[in-house]
Amino acid sequence: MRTFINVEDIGDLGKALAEAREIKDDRFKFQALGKNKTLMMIFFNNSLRTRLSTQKAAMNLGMNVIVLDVNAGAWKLETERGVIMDGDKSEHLLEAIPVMGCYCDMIGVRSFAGLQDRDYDYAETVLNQFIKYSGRPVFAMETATVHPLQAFADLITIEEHKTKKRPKVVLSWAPHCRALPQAVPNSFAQWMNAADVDFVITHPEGYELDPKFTGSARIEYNQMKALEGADFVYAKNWSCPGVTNPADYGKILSRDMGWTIDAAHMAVTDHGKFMHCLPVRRGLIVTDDVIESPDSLVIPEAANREISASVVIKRMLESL
Ligand SMILES: CCC[C@H](NC(C)=O)C(=O)O
Ligand SMILES: NC(=O)OP(=O)(O)O
Repeated sequence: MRTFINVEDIGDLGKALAEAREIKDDRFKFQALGKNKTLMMIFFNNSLRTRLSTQKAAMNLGMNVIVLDVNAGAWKLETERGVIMDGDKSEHLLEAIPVMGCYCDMIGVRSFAGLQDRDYDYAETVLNQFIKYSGRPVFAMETATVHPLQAFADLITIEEHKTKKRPKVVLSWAPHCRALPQAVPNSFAQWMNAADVDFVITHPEGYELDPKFTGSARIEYNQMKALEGADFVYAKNWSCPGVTNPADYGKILSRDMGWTIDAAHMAVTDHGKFMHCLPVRRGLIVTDDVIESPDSLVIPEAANREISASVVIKRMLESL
C-alpha cells in the first residue's frame, strides 16, 4: 500500500477488520516487520490521539519514529508555488518534502483544511505534494478532507460493540464555537457507506457534506427523527462544506444548541452507544452525563486508533 487516504486503500473491509482483531490479540506479533525502518510523522496542526497512537503502533511493529511539528522548531514552510518568498517563510515545501523523504521509509501527514479556499482544500494540495515529492508511502493523519485512521478505528469499535448484524449508525452534526474541518465526517461517511450498516446523516440545512463522501447515505434534517432506533450515535461538528452554497465554505451557519446530544436525544435511540473522535467540547457537542455514561464508547474508540494505525503501517511495511 503506497497511500492511505480513502476506504478503498485498505481493500476488503472484512479482511482489514480480521487483521485488526489479530493485531489486537497480540500487538507485538509483527515486531520483526519494522526493524531498521523509520516512520516520519509530520504535524502542521495539534494532536493528542493521532500523535500518541500512531507512534505506539509503529513502535509495536519494531520501527524507529521521527516526529516533526512543522510550526515548532522547523523552518516555516511556504506551500504556494509562484510566490516571492520575502515574508516569514524560509523554506518551500517542495524542498523540505524530498529532504524529509531522505530520512524515513514512510510518512504520516497531518495538515488540516485552511477553510478559506475550497478548491485548494478539496484538492488535498499539501497531502498530494507529499505523495508526489517524498518518494515514500504516505498516509493521512487527518488532512484537508479526510481522516481515515479515525474512521477505520470507528468501524473497528462499531464491529466490537454491535448487537445486531446490521446496526443503525447516525452521524449527527452538533454545534461548536469554532469553524472545524469536514475531514472527520467525510471519512466517517465514506467508511460507513462501505460497511454493512444502516447509515443516516443528520445536520441543519446548508451543512451537506460533499457527495463524493456521502454517496447514497440518507440525509435527515430532523435530528430526533434521525436518532430514532439508532444503535450508534456519532456526534461531530463541522463547518459549512460549501456544497449547496460555495460562498459559505468554512463558515458557521448554525449555533443551535438544540443539536447538542443530551439524554433526551439518547432516549429515542435503541440503547444507543455514543461516539466521538475527540477532542470534544462538553456542553456544546454533548452533555456531561451522556459522554460519561456506560453507553459512551469515546475511550475504547480512541484506544482503537492504535489498532487502525497498526494495520495501516503493517500493510505499508509489507509493501516496502
Ligand atoms: C480529530 C479532530 C480534529 C479537529 N478538531 C479540532 C478541535 O480542530 C477536527 O474537528 O477536524
Ligand atoms: N481523534 C483525533 O485524531 O485526535 P487528535 O486530534 O488528538 O489526534
